[in-house]
Amino acid sequence: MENRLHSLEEYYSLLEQDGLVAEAQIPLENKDRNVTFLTFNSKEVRKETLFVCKGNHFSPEYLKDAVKKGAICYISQEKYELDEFLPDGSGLSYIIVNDIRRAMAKLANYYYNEAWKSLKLIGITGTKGKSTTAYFMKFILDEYLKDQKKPKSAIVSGIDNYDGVINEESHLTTPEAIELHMHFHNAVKSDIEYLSMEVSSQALKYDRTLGVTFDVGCFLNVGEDHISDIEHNSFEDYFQSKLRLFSQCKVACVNIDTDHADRVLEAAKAAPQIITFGLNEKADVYGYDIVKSGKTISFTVRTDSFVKEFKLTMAGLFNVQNALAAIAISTSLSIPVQYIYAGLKKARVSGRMEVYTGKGSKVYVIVDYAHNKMSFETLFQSTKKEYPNRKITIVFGCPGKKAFSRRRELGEIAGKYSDQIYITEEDAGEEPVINICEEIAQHVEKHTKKYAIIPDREEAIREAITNADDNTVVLITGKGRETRQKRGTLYIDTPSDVEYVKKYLKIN
Ligand SMILES: CC(=O)N[C@H]1[C@@H](OP(=O)(O)OP(=O)(O)OC[C@H]2O[C@@H](n3ccc(=O)[nH]c3=O)[C@H](O)[C@@H]2O)O[C@H](CO)[C@@H](O)[C@@H]1O[C@H](C)C(=O)N[C@@H](C)C(=O)N[C@H](CCC(=O)O)C(=O)O
Ligand SMILES: Nc1ncnc2c1ncn2[C@@H]1O[C@H](COP(=O)(O)OP(=O)(O)OP(=O)(O)O)[C@@H](O)[C@H]1O
Repeated sequence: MENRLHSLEEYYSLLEQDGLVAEAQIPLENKDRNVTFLTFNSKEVRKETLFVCKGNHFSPEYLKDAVKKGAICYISQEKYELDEFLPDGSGLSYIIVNDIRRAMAKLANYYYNEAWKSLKLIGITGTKGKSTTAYFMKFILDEYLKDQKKPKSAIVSGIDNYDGVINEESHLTTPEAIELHMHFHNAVKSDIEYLSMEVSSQALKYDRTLGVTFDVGCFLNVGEDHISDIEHNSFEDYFQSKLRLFSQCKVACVNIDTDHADRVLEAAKAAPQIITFGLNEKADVYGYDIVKSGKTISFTVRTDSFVKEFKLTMAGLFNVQNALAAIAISTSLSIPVQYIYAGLKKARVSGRMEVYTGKGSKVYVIVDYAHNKMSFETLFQSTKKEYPNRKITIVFGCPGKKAFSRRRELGEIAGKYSDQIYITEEDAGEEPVINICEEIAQHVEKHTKKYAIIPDREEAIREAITNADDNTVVLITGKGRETRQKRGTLYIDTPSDVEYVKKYLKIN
C-alpha cells in the first residue's frame, strides 16, 4: 500500500483546487514540511501534525495545546490570533477554509492516500437495523473468507469497530472522516478486502463519508427519529440526509417495504444499479414463508438465480428484513449462496435480541436495543407472534435532553402492549431520572396502571425478573450490552444489562 506523506504546500493545493480556501499563511520555510499526522483532537497531536479545529465546542486552548505538542499548521473556519511559534522558531501556518467538514473529508482522504479504493465497501443506512445488517454481512463475509484463508472482514458500526489493527467499542455510529479513513487504511494494511459499515444520517449530513464510493449502499427503512435541536431539525432533513447515500454507491439495495418507498426508489436512481428486497413478490430478493420453530426462524428467498430456504438462529422476526438486506448485498457482491446461508445461520449481534433463560425456569429474558418508536412497535409485534400466549414485561427508560417525543411514543406503546412495566434510568444525562420516568408514566397510564418507577436500573431489572412467572417474556430494552450511562455531562461506567440479567437469572 502506498504510504506517501504530503507537504503543507500539497495540502494547501488540495483545498485550493476544491475552492475551500478563504485565507492562508504558510511561511516559505514551512511549505515543504511533510505532515506526518492528521487529527482534530489536541490530545492526540504529535510532531509535524496537521491539526483540524472544528466544532461549536472547540476552544482556542486546544489549539495552543496542539502547537505545544507539535502541530505545524491548523485548518479552521475561524482564524485564531495566537502568538504561538513552533519550537524551532518558525511561524505557525494556517489555512482558513469556508467549510470545515468538507475540508476534513478531503484532508482525511488525502492523508490516508485513498486507502478505501483498495477495499470492497458496504454502506448501510436506515432508521433501524443498521448494526444488525452490518453484522449479518460480517458473518457472511467471514464464512466466505475463511474458506479462502483470507483475513476476516472489517466493520465500522455503532457497536464495535474492527479494522485489523483496532478492535474497540464505538462511540459514534459513523466516525468523523479522519477516523473513518484511518480504519480504511488499517484494513488495507491488514490485507482486509471487505469493510461493512453503518452510515448514519448525521454522517451523511455532515460529510463524514464525503468522497467515498460504496460498492454497495443499502437503504433499510425510514421512520421519525433523530429529530431534535442537536440532530435534524425536521423529518425532511433526516430523510434527505439518508437519501444522499445513493449519490455515492455503485449498487443500491433498497427495501421496497419501507415507508416512503416511492421516494426512496426514485432517489436510488442516482446509483447505476438498483436491487430491491422485501416481503413483497415484486422485490428482486423476495422473502416469504417465515416460520419460527424452536429457536430457529426459517424463511424462503427467491432471486433471479436461486430459490432457497435460509435460517436464523437469532430471535426477532423483524430480523428477516435485515437478513434479506444482507442477502441482497451479498448477491450483488457475488458471494456464493452457501456462505450466505452459513453466515446467517450463525449470526449473533451484541446486545440485540439476546435471549436468556434461567436454570429450572421457563421465563425468557430478552436484552435488546429497541429505543425508538419504530423499534418498539416492531419488537412488541414480533414478540407477540414469536412467543404467543406469553405475558410481556418491559424495562425501559428514555434519554435526557434529546428525542423528547420518545417519552410519549414509548410510554404509549409499552402501555398498550405490556402486562407489566418498569420505568427506569436510560442515559438521563443532565435531567433528573425521576422526572423523565414520571413523564413516561403519564403516557403509560393512558393504557395501564400496571407499572412501577424504579430509577435504579439494576433494581428495575431485578424486580422484573424475580416477579416474572414461567409464562412471561421480559424485555429489557434500550442499552443492549452498553457499559456506560450518561449522568450529568459524563458517561459513567456501569455493568451492562446482560450482566444484570445473568446475575438475577443465576447463570454464568
Ligand atoms: C459533542 C457534540 O455535541 N458534538 C456534535 C457537534 O460537534 P462539534 O464538532 O461541534 O463539537 P465536538 O464534537 O465537541 O468538537 C469539539 C472539538 O474539540 C476537540 N477537542 C476537544 C477536547 C480537547 O481537549 N481537545 C480537542 O481538540 C474535539 O476533538 C473536537 O474536534 O456538532 C456536530 C455537527 O453538528 C455533531 O456531529 C457532533 O455530534 C456528536 C459527534 C454526536 O454524538 N452526534 C450524534 C448525534 C451523532 O452523530 N449520531 C449519529 C447517529 C444518529 C443517526 O443515526 O443519525 C452517529 O453517527 O453516531
Ligand atoms: N429492520 C428492522 N426494523 C425495525 N426494527 C428493527 C429492525 N432491525 C432491528 N430493529 C430493532 O431496532 C433495534 C436496534 O437495531 P440495530 O442496532 O440493528 O439498528 P440501528 O439502525 O443500528 O440502530 P441505532 O441507530 O439506534 O444504533 C433492535 O434491537 C431491534 O429492536
